[in-house]
Amino acid sequence: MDEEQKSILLKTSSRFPIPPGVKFSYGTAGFRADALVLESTVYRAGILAALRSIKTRSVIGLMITASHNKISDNGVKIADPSGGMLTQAWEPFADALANATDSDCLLQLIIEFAKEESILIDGHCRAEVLLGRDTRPSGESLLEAAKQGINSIVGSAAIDMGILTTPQLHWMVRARNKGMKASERDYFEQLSSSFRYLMNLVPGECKVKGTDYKLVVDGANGVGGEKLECLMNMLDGLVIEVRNTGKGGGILNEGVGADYVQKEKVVPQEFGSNDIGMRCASLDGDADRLVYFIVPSVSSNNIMLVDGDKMLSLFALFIKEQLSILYKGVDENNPYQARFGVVQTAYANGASTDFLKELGLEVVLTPTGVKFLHEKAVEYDIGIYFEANGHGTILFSDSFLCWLEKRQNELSSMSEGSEPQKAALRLLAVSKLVNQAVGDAFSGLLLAEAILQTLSWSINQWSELYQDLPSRQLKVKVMDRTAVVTANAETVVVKPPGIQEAINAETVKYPRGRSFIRPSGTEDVIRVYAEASTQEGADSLAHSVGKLVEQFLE
Ligand SMILES: CC(=O)N[C@H]1[C@@H](OP(=O)(O)O)O[C@H](CO)[C@@H](O)[C@@H]1O
Ligand SMILES: [Mg+2]
Repeated sequence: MDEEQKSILLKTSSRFPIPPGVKFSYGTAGFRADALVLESTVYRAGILAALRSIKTRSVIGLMITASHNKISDNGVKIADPSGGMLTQAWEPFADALANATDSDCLLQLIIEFAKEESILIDGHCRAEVLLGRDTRPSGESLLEAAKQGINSIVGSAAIDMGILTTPQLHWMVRARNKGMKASERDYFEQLSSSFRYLMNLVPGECKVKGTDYKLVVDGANGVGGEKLECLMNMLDGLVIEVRNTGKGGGILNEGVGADYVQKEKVVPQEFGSNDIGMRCASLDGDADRLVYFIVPSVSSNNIMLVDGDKMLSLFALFIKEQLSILYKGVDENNPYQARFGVVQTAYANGASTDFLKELGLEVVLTPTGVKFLHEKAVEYDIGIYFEANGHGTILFSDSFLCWLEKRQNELSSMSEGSEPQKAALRLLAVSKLVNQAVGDAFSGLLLAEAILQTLSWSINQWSELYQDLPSRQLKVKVMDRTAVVTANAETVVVKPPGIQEAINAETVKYPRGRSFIRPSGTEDVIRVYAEASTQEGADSLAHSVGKLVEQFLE
């Protein structure tokens, strides 16, 4: 690193001193905190993104969002060349950068890390970082901080893509690195054209009519609402009404959005008695999560939730069906046996896991956080992962898609319009509709809609795939959440000693009882999850386990 580069880094970093007394950690989904303390972190994340771009010789993404968290929070996360999350191998460097006490420490860290990783910072390597942000008011100044971080590595270009959903930015990074067209328009084109393709394959007698035709979407007063309005103008065969677009004065994520609806299981704002029985859906603040719901009656505020597990179940059922139709037409001597797997976390409702296993599917659990689920799902030819909160996607391997293209061509020359050919076309369309970079509420929504029409199902039929076990989630504030250490995909606590035995002793008191605790990666709390055969049981188990957390961690 030459003297000029060093002096640029020293000069720009001195404008972004770290706030006293805050420790930053690149958690489940990047850095998140109150927006007021984030400038230095975002500036430093900009430096990291530029270095990552030089290292990988690829375009990198930097997204400013705090997703479903409150409007005064914000956050930053990095998208790797594949469009997926930043490699976990660089997270310790991210943490060290964010917490470096002054400009000299920061410079030293960068010099050492660049040496270790053989990153040549000489002004000749061109780094390119795409920037996006959600609708939070703090986003604008934080984006400036990110730009300054990127530009402080000589030869780097920061390209502001404007206000975007998180999955849009990840999609663009992936598309750019694959040499494909990567504008917002291209994103909308790909989603709407593959949706049209799937809808054209809906059997004529299945088209859903009447009230079922319309979908009402809660946009969480965030970026998803306004983007969905753009997308829906390009769709045929689906009527969407978007509420909580943020234009009507509602506050981001306050009493609205996928996280609220899934965790509280109540009707979001702007929804009520006029919507009874309608097919409704909720996006989160950056539109990477989606849940469906029904308002069952006027008498209570409760909803009937169709969560990420049920979305996963619908998708798995559909894909399994298409694969079996497809294989009927395959030459027995030369079948491509696609490895099909499903990935969940411990938060998945026990009834969903039973359902998927009964379907004969391979189900694996990983720790919470899509980076873990994604990493597992890529091991399959078709890997579906979803968190119960509605964040997930379906990944297709290149080799399977290549075989499928070939097979589709053979089938079309043999018997155009046959059921196996249609199954191949459907699977190909799904692989284009579903964001291959990260979970995307828009992909999920369009796929769910197309499948419901293909099967001629109402949301009630979907919801009845299986009966959720009653569950309850709680948060417990503790002095030090890192005191809780878990194992086996977070299903067992290994520290503090004795607490797991105490949780077990509580759990056995409840029929179908299951409970676990883990430190949140995005909030300063311990999360408690419990399920049981009755809601009272789940509530009481969660409550008792919450008490144990207080006792063991005080
Ligand atoms: C129980 C729960 O919903 N946890 C969420 C939440 O993580 P925590 O580490 O639990 O705070 O935010 C993550 C990022 O959005 C998401 O991946 C995860 O599923
Ligand atoms: Mg989100």
